[in-house]
Amino acid sequence: MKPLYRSADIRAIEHAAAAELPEGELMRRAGRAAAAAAQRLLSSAAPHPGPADTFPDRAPALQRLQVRVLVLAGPGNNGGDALEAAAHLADAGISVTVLHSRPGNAQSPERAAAWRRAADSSARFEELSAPAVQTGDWQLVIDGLFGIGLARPIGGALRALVEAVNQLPCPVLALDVPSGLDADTGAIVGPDGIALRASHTITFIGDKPGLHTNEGRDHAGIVEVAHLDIDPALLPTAELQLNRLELFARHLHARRHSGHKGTYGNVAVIGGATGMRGAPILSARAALHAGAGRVYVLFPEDPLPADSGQPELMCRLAEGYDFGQATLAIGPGLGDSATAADLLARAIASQGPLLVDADALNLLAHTPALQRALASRGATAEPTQHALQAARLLDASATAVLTPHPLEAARLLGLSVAAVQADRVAAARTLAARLQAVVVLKGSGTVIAAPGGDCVINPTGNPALATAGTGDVLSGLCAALLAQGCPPWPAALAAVWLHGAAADELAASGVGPIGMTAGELIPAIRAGINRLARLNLVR
Ligand SMILES: NC(=O)C1=CN([C@@H]2O[C@H](COP(=O)(O)OP(=O)(O)OC[C@H]3O[C@@H](n4cnc5c(N)ncnc54)[C@H](OP(=O)(O)O)[C@@H]3O)[C@@H](O)[C@H]2O)[C@@H](O)CC1
Ligand SMILES: Nc1ncnc2c1ncn2[C@@H]1O[C@H](COP(=O)(O)OP(=O)(O)O)[C@@H](O)[C@H]1O
Ligand SMILES: [K+]
Repeated sequence: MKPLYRSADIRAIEHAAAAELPEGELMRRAGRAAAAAAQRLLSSAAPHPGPADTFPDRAPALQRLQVRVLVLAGPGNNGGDALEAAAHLADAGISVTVLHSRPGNAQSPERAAAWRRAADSSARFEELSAPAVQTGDWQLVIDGLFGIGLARPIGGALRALVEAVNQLPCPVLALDVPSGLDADTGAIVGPDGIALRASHTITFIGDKPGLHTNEGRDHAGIVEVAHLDIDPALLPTAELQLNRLELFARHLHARRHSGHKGTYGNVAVIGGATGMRGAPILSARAALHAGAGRVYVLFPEDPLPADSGQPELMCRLAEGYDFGQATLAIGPGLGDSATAADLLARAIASQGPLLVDADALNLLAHTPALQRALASRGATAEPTQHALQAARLLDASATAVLTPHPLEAARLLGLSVAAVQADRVAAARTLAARLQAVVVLKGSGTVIAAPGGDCVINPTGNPALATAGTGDVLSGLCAALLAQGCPPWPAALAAVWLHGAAADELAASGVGPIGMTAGELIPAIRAGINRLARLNLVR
């Protein structure tokens, strides 16, 4: 389980835990964990040894360098964590400079104690200011300005300070949350706010959704959770978690020797209006490489005779095709013609597994009758609770999978893109409940929501995916998993995870993050699925 907790949950857990502990114990634990993380970072970072062409193995040992750490301590308890960490690092012989914000009258007793500990150490204290950041040659900055208590956008002199930190070349370790980021949503607290860009975040008590979606990944960097030895009994069941193999792998299947093409299902991708023929082709190629037995491309008009690059695909006119014969992925390049709308109505009325993407989502957005039809299709599917995963699997294939990007989600919800992005989890959950479908809200930290309220944030993927056609590949991949018998919820989780993991593999091997193409993703997805099979991670 990789649960994600909203700030209100964290505060409740913290409150219950603190009641059983000596005053300030949690902050002391947070400070110790932060100092240990800082020391790990300092010893793993290749210290800047001299000229740019000096190789790291010729670098002098860390102990012989003058290690200088800058600690930013804000007015609240996040600042208290920073002061605890500063005291530990100073006690370890590290040169520590604390830029300290004077607390208000309501300083907590634990913060006051942390301040005294830091003041009694060898740490130097200065006022928080941008010039103080710029004058030092820091090996590490620790951000303890604001955590989950940030109540308004960072402005004024603090804004300049954050801008100055964001210019520094050294690692930046954020405590709990990068200052300026909303821990619940991953949005920068605004209007006109700014957030500190950390290379690493050590987050306390439990992991937080905002570190993994929207602006979160760019600002939090690598996230480590310090549980602070909280009694697990105090942790509520999380309705939000990070995506991972255990949530879906047992629904993917290894091949049987006795299998034949009929065993692995038919996928029909419906789309490809004139000028948009490539979209369903990409989707269909992805379905084929993700293991579907037979793959069709159904055009609303003027069908291509074949895909010369992938002659295995069967290209047809959608009109005459029996929609009951296949898992349908409708939308890539479908257009907004009357024919397209009719095809969507037929697809929703069909009985088999259904994925709705791209232009079909836009048609859905301005056709309330189709929304009602989709919702009643999904309402016939009873969610079942699965004890092992504590996640509801939607076993009934009647539940459709919808794969909107933020603009498509905004159209469906009648909101602006900014409003969707301001709370991606809420947007995905609202859509899933309204349309009784599994909703995949795409983008950095894709959010997958089920009609019953379960919600997952996906940690794989990178900006290599920010290129036309990768969404088509995702829909084809997901349709192929549905066609092979995977229920909608694990199919959506698996597709998003595999799609992101393939992009991560390609980026690691230099085929990205700049210039990767959607087509290149397809063989990498196939390799990823086969790797799971080889490692016996699927049955
Ligand atoms: N309690 C515990 O046991 C534990 C707590 N833990 C730690 O506590 C953190 C939460 O602490 P917190 O609640 O004190 O909030 P925090 O994030 O420090 O900010 C509040 C302060 O900032 C101020 N302020 C807000 N916005 C501002 C702005 N834009 N510009 C300027 N000022 C602004 C606000 O002032 P006010 O709004 O009252 O005027 C107030 O002074 C949590 O993230 C974790 O790190 C861990 O140690 C685990 C144990
Ligand atoms: N910066 C990013 N980080 C991670 N994933 C991304 C990023 N940008 C795009 N993606 C992913 O790439 C895909 C893009 O889909 P979409 O916007 O529908 O593109 P298209 O319609 O051109 O195929 C989605 O799966 C989305 O989550
Ligand atoms: K912080």
